Amino acid sequence: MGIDEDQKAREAGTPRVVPSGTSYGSDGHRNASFLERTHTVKLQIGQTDIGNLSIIESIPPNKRVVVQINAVSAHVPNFFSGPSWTSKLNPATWRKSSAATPVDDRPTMRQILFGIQGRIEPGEVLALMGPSGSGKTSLLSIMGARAQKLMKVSGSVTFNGAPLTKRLKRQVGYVLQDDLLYESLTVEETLGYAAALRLPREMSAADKAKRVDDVITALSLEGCRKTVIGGFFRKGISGGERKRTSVGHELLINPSIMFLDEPTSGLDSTTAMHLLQMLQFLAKGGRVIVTTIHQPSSRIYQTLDNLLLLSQGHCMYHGKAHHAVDWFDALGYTLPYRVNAADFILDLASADVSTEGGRDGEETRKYLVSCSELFMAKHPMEGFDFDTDKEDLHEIREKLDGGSPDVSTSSLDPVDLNGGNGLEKNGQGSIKALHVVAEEGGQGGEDANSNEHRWGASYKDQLKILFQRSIRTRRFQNFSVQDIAQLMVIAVLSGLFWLQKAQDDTLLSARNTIGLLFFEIMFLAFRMLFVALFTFPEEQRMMLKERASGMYRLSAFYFARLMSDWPMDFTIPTLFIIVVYFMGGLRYTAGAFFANYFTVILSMLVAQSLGLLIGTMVMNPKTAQTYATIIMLAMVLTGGFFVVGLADWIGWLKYLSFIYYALGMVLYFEFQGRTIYSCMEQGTDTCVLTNPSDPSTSPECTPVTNLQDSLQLLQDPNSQGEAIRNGFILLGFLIFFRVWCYYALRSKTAGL
Ligand SMILES: Nc1ncnc2c1ncn2[C@@H]1O[C@H](COP(=O)(O)OP(=O)(O)OP(=O)(O)O)[C@@H](O)[C@H]1O
Repeated sequence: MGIDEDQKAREAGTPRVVPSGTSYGSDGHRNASFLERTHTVKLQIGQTDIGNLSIIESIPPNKRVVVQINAVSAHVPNFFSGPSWTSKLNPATWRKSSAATPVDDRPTMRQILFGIQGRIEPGEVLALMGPSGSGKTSLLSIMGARAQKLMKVSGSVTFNGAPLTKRLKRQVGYVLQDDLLYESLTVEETLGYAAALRLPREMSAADKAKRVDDVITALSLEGCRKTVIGGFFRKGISGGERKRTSVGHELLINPSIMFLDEPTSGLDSTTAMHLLQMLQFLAKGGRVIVTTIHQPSSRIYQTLDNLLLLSQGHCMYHGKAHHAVDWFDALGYTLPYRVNAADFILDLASADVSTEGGRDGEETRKYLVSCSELFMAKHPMEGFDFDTDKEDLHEIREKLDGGSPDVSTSSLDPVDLNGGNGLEKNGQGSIKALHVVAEEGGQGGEDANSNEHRWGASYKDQLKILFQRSIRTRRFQNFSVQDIAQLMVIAVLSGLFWLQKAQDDTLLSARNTIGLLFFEIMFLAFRMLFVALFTFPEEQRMMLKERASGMYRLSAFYFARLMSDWPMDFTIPTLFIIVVYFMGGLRYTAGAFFANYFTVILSMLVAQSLGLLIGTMVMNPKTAQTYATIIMLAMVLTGGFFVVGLADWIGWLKYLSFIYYALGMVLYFEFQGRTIYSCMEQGTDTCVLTNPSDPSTSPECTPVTNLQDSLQLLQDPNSQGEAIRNGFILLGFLIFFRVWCYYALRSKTAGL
């Protein structure tokens, strides 16, 4: 490249391409005297370093897909669209309230996408660009049929002319912005489990392993294949490796369509460049690739094929990426010298570019959106191509400003140009219509033969794989030394506090024993409930992502998750129960011990189910914690230890407390058939035993005739009938909470 060419490239906002053998001095000028001493600089632009990617097969012609976006608009609820009283919390309405006008005139829905359209052919990469909040992620999620339920969408996205069916959705790769991966799994395990679940069941295990190897090699992940993904507390692979693992996760199924949300965020420009080159190469294999991209470097910008530039939900440009500068230039907005083209068009979209003595930034933005919408009206699906469409630009300018780019367009409202749809104010009726359009569009639909090999792995294999993975994912959590130490310290401390106190057959000792039994149940229940509460929302996000890719049945995930809890959740509590039981001196018979053990474990499982249920229904961990604390405290307080003699109007709450039933059971196992002695001296109920092993020989002690009354218990510790009833009710609680939890999960993933 000569100096003239270099100058041109700079004007076009592109980086300098320095051919091999050419060197530049620090002042940027060719300097022959440095030829021998300096290294040769070579930047790869538009040239894909495919490396090992050639291992990944191309998409056969019959599986190639054309994606079409047909006038997609979207609305989301406003923050203040809750119950009417919440509008009082809105500072914007305070003045009105003081003026005794309690009407909140804010629209309940806000439009975030305005009639976006376009078409992407196999072999193309479409980049969705735009400033923050312009609607890139929303548009991508609508294209991938992953839009949030509360988003009301109209228009449609078609795949080879048909809506996205569940079956096709399983052939779509979707890489989320925040790389949802299990932190405790290694790269190899992550891809291995995904392959086992996603690849067709007809494929042999060896072939699946080979596919994993291929993907690892293709994405240059060999160096970290045995490294854990890591997270906030445990350092693992780097950001770039994490991103590549996420791409690999999708690449395993060799998808015909890939959607990627901000794949370059957090990456340095070189790594980001390689990732984009990789996507380019994958597209060339017959795929459609749609990626959002926030702030591309000039090198990355050069690699993009097609660009859809969004500005506040409107399309500002759609067409060849390398023609975008020409488009804006022809409309009167020339790329300034030494400015990166990507920065410039983002500035235009952000209303940051004004013309001297003409339009301000916002007027410029509206003007350009209007130009784009006029172009789209004429070419509904095709993007702009300078070579064939440049004449249209004159027409557009004629129409909008009579050929002068400096005529103010402040009166132009792009929303009006788009036709509007009545939702700007409060169009509940229209929202309903949008729902129907979205459903008719088939994004949640299912094709007739969908059950035939709908899932990669068989149900039995899904259970097995998910069970193994679930155990692996928590290998650092559940058996951590800290966790065991914490439980053992508490067990030994409580053992010391109640040291052999339960051995004496006196009323005082019985009171202490009730305290010990209550503590044993309550501590483990609290612990299990809060562990379940905090771990599940994390799993749920992962499950939503994986279910959206059609990796497994919900029931397989659910049962595998529950089964995988058992070995880990029983071991440490078992140690706890053993220590507390024998240090506290509870009844030394095998029957009493195992009855106590199973009752405590059962109550612990009920608490865990309650935690899972709250965690499922309330995704926000802080809110879930608040609910869980209130519910657990209500159960503990009505459980029969702290408060007795509750008034009837509130006393019935004890029947909802699983602790009430569990305590009733362990008291029965501890005291049934035992004679407890009371002191005859007035004003005290304690005895001084002359012979502790046989209280009956102490003359001042007498057997208690009614233990329930003496100990002020809510249930009779000698009633076998009550104990059996309690056991059934606890089991009922367990089943009820687990079934409810399953249906809560199902409703969360409905339509996926
Ligand atoms: N569920 C939602 N509830 C309310 N507003 C929403 C919701 N989803 C998206 N929005 C709004 O829609 C607009 C577009 O959001 P979106 O995340 O699509 O933007 P983006 O271009 O991807 O931004 P970024 O680059 O910052 O990720 C934003 O104003 C956002 O606040």
